[in-house]
Amino acid sequence: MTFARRMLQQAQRVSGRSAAPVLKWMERCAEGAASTAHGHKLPGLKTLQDMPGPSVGSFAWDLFAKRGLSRLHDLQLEGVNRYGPMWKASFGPILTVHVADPVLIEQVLRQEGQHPMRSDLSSWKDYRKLRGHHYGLLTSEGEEWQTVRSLLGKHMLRPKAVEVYDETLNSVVSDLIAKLRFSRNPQGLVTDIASEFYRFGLEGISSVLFESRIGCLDQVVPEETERFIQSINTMFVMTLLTMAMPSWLHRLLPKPWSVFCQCWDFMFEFAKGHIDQRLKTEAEKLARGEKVEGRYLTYYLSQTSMPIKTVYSNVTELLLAGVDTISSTLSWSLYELSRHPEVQASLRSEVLAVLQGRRVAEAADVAHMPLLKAVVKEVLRLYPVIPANARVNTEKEISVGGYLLPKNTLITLCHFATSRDPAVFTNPDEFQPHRWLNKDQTHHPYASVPFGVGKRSCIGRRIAELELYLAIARILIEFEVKPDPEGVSVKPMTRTLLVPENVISLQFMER
Ligand code: HEM
Repeated sequence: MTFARRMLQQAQRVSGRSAAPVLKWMERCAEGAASTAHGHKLPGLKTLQDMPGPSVGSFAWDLFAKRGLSRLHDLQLEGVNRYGPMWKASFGPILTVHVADPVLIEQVLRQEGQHPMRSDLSSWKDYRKLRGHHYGLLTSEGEEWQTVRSLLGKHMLRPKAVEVYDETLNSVVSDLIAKLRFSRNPQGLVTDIASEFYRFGLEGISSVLFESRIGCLDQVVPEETERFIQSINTMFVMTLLTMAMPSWLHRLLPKPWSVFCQCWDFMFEFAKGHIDQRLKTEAEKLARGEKVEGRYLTYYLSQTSMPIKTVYSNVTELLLAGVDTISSTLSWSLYELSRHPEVQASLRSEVLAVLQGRRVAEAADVAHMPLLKAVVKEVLRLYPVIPANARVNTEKEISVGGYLLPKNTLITLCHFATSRDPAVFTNPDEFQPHRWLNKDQTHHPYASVPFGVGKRSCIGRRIAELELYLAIARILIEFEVKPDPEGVSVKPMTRTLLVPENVISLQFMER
């Protein structure tokens, strides 16, 4: 029996009766909050009461009893089929409006204010408040967010600033290649590539953050690194559960919240340990009269007047953001390339033609590799690692798709659904990277937005893309990637992020 199921049953046992009245009450609260917030109806615009959607009870049933938490991406598709492009649903205590049409997603994002907010009721924020940590870029809001965003943007968003990381990242890619060779069985099979790529993701983002290596791709991985990876995994599983549980359930069933906090505790400790170590080395250099000139993100952060606690929280969040995102996207890329040998062959030819005898691509080479970029775009269309984004209209009520959304509505942007919409993409479930190169096939610009759009979009996008391009190009130079002869087709599942449901194993045959 799943933990969530036990949770609901226990709630029923404790209350001594069916949970139905509780669910009805939650439904009324959610609706009530929405209607009193706007209070009036503008001519021609519909209100939240008019919006279709499942009842609290049936959505909770889908979530907990029908494995809905791991199928949230599929629930987007089911939602569009049942209710059309806009519907409301209550996720635990939170009422959210789902928007699943590129035109409507654009309407929401074009109305965002000066300091866009993703989500107001995040358990991530609650944890930081509880422990007295500061917020990082993922969790901060308003002016506080703007200050760090502007600072990091200079080093993470400008193409020239990101190019400087290619040497560092290439050294991590070299270690990945060696690790793949080491992990192969005699038939060339590497079992569970995502776990190898997790370590690659963590080593990659660490190298950019600390300009030093932390041994994730060594043959024996340091224990604390393994624990960090485990903490991220468990934290993501617990994120949805803790958010879906109303706070009174946290008291009845403390385990999800306490496990969630333990994971964060370890992640903060891990980041702090590495930052302190790095800053100590710099201080020692300075004391010896040596010049200190860092080209890494922790250095830039520590050179400002921001409190050290803000540096800790930002580095923790950047470390976290760089692991699953890379691991999952790289796993799906190679999975799809192994199943489409003709695309793999074309891509390899493109890389070889640009490199002209070299084996290691540099950032500048990527500009001449349109198919490589199209492959990553297509992978992120099919498997957007963050399957739904969110916005809260904190400044004013807004009109979207003929509805008036009261101020402070949580709006879920269902871009998994839009990127699989047959009305937008022909053969939407098929891996066809050439669709991005065909000038006759144009798509609505908000139909596939895996990195988000606008002021609050992914700040790690350029680093992530560079890391993926360098890794894929080199893997194809070194190996022919083939499917596991005994493998099955793998579907995605939601674990806050979209990840492969089953282990992906692939053959890496020497070229
Ligand atoms: C394939 C890789 C990645 C994907 C698909 C991805 C996707 C996203 C998305 C959808 C958002 C939310 C954007 C929005 O609200 O509009 C986001 C935010 C963010 N991402 Fe990424 N990401 C990736 C890799 C990375 C990496 C490698 C880093 C770190 C270097 C990173 C750091 C961040 C941060 C800090 C934010 C919060 C930005 C803010 O609130 O200002 N991401 N990402």
